Amino acid sequence: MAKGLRLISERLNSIDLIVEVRDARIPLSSINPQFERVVGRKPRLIVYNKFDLADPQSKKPLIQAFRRHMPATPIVFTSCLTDSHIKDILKYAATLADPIPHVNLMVMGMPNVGKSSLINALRRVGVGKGKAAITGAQPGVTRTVVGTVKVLEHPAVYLIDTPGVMVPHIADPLQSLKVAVTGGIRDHLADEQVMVDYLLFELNRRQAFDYVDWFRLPDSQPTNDVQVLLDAVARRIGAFSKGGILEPNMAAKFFLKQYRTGKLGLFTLDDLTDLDTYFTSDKSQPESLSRRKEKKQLKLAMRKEQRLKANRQDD
Ligand SMILES: Nc1nc2c(ncn2[C@@H]2O[C@H](COP(=O)(O)OP(=O)(O)OP(=O)(O)O)[C@@H](O)[C@H]2O)c(=O)[nH]1
Repeated sequence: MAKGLRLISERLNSIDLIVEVRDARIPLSSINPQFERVVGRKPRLIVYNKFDLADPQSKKPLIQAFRRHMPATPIVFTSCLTDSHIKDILKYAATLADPIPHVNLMVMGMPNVGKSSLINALRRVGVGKGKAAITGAQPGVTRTVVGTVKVLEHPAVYLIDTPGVMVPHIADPLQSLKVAVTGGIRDHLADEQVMVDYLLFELNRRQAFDYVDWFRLPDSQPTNDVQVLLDAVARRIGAFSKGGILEPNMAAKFFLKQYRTGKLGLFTLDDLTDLDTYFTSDKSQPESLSRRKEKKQLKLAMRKEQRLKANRQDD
C-alpha cells in the first residue's frame, strides 16, 4: 500500500489527468480515503466501472450529487466488458490537449475495480490495439508498471499503468463486507460463508427471490438462514465431499461467483439515499493498517456479522 502510494505521488508531476476507477456496485465503499489525500488537487475523472453489474438506477443520484458537491470532477459509468462509455474518457482527456501538446493519464483505484481492464479498453477503443495490462478475477494482479502506452493519436493521449492501490484501513465492518463480496479483498482473507450470509440478507431485503427456485430451497420458500441456502446450493451443484457430506464452502464459492457475474441481479450495495450527508461529512480516516491488522479487522467484522445473524435468528 505504502509503496503503491509512494509510486503514485512520485509520478503525479508528469500526469495531466488522474482516471480514478471505482466499483459501480459500491460507489462509496470503493473510495480510498488515503488516495484522496495523495492526489490532492490534480484534475481527476472518476470512472464508475462494472456498471453492467450495478443497479442502473444508481447513476442519476450519483450524477446529481457530484454536480452539487464536486462540479469540477466529471464522472463516467463504464463497462470494460462491452467497452461502454470508454470513448467518453478519451473525449474528456482530449479536451485537455489544448494548449499542452499531449496528455498523460494515470489510472488509479482500489484492487480489482478493473484498472487493467480499463487500460486495455482505452487502448482497444482509442488506437485499436490489444492488451497492454494483465487482468485477473482476484485482487492484486496489477503489480508492475507496464510503462507508457498511447491510447489516442490525435491529440496524443498517453496512459501510464500503475500498481493497484491496496485497500486501506476500513473503519466500517459493513464496508469491509461490501468490498469483500465485490472481490476487492482476496477471498482467502475473508470468510466466504459470511459473505454469502450478507448477500442473502441483501437479496431478501430487495425481495430478489430468484435464488429460491434456482437452488430449490426447501418448501420453495426464501430463507434467512445461510446454512439452509448453502445446503440447497451444494445439493444443486453436486458439492459433496467423499463421504457424501454437503460442502458449504464450495457452495459459498459458487454462490459468490453467481453474484459477481450478475446472475443474482444488478445491485448497488451502498445506500445512495442521502448522498448530501455523505459528501459533506468528514471522510478522512486514520493511516493504513498493516496487512495483519487489516485481516484482524476483517475477522472482527465477520464475527460482528455472525452475532447480528444469531440475534436475528433469536428474534
Ligand atoms: N462485469 C465486469 N467485469 C469487469 C469489468 N472490468 C473488469 N472486470 C473484471 O474484474 C476483474 C478484475 O479486473 P482487473 O482489470 O484485473 O482489475 P484491477 O483493478 O486491475 O485489479 P488488481 O490487479 O487487483 O489491481 C476481472 O475478472 C475482469 O474481467 C466490467 O466493467 N464489468
